[in-house]
Amino acid sequence: MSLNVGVIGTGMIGQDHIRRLTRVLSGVTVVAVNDMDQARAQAAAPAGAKVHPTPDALVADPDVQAVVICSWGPAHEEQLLACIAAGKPVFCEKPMVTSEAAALRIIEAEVAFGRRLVQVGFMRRFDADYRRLKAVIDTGTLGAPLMYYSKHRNASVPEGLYTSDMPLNDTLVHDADISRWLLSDEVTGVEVRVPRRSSRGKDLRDPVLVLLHMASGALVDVEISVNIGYGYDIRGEVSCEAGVAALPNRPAAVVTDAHGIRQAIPEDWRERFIEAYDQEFREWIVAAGQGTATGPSAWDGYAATLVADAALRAVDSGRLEAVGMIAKPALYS
Ligand SMILES: NC(=O)c1ccc[n+]([C@@H]2O[C@H](COP(=O)([O-])OP(=O)(O)OC[C@H]3O[C@@H](n4cnc5c(N)ncnc54)[C@H](O)[C@@H]3O)[C@@H](O)[C@H]2O)c1
Ligand SMILES: O[C@H]1[C@H](O)[C@@H](O)[C@H](O)[C@@H](O)[C@H]1O
Repeated sequence: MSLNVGVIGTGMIGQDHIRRLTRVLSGVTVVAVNDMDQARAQAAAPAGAKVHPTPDALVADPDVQAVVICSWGPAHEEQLLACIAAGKPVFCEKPMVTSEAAALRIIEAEVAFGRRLVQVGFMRRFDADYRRLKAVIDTGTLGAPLMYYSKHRNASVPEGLYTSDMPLNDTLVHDADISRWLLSDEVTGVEVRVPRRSSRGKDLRDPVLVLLHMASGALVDVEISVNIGYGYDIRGEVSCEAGVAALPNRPAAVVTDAHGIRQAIPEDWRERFIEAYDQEFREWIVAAGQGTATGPSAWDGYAATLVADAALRAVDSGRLEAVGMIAKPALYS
């Protein structure tokens, strides 16, 4: 039995996910697509897939059993609510939504439905290196985690589409989520410092330094650089009471020539996290086939949204901004 999926948003990551759903993974068929750019949707549609004029038409299509949302963040809420109303499992790219109020509406709808339907695209949780790092921390042999250093460097971001708030409400959400997951902790406060601006950053506030205060007292130090030029460079190191655990350097062929001895680094997220995205969808296909979701939930999407909101307040105020969460509904425990 193959899971019939509809994809909303056929831009960069929509096309990459359609490629993995049609050419890499089994047990799944892309039967429908939609994009507000109809020509782009037509071009991205796999042979035999329908091209729907609106996201609502795609969600309502009886042939679509589960939905993948790859549109822009501000469009996610309406599309997620339509999927929940239709009782269809939905994979939604990050950020789940772009405001606390919207996140609460998703949680309320899913809790009223009574079963998890929403999975958020925090693919780092499916990356083998991050999973090994978490396994080491969870054994407790290094003692309690005290500090986590998260370096999140993009070679570049799409000019015009990636706007000045996005280092804090689009990019930082990955670091917020992975910190909560790695340390099994919650963020209670956020500080932001803006160093000398990179001349490569154009009109963006780039780089930024973010300090996440965790409920346990641990501190997370995040560097966000979105125009670093040389590659997509993701690092993580957890400093514990009795030792340090870090992500390894990515294995790559060692090239020796007249310029020296070196290893290539990934160009962008597609290359660095290719196996993580594959695994994320492997696990989603199984869960969606059973009418539900797995991994990062709407609750995790809500938590990351709160961090983004607090970071945007903190960059203006220059102060520590508190993060306050509602009581966790039983659906997410
Ligand atoms: N997990 C990751 O590592 C990762 C990587 C890249 C992008 N993303 C996320 O995926 C989403 C898409 O990013 P992208 O880089 O592919 O952007 P993109 O601009 O390349 O593509 C987005 C597409 O969605 C379409 N779209 C936007 N609003 C729509 C709407 N209301 N209805 C139908 N179509 C709509 C646009 O026309 C465009 O084709 C964003 O939320 C982004 O943050 C996640
Ligand atoms: O949408 C992308 C994606 O989420 C990447 O994983 C992140 O590194 C980028 O900063 C962001 O713009």
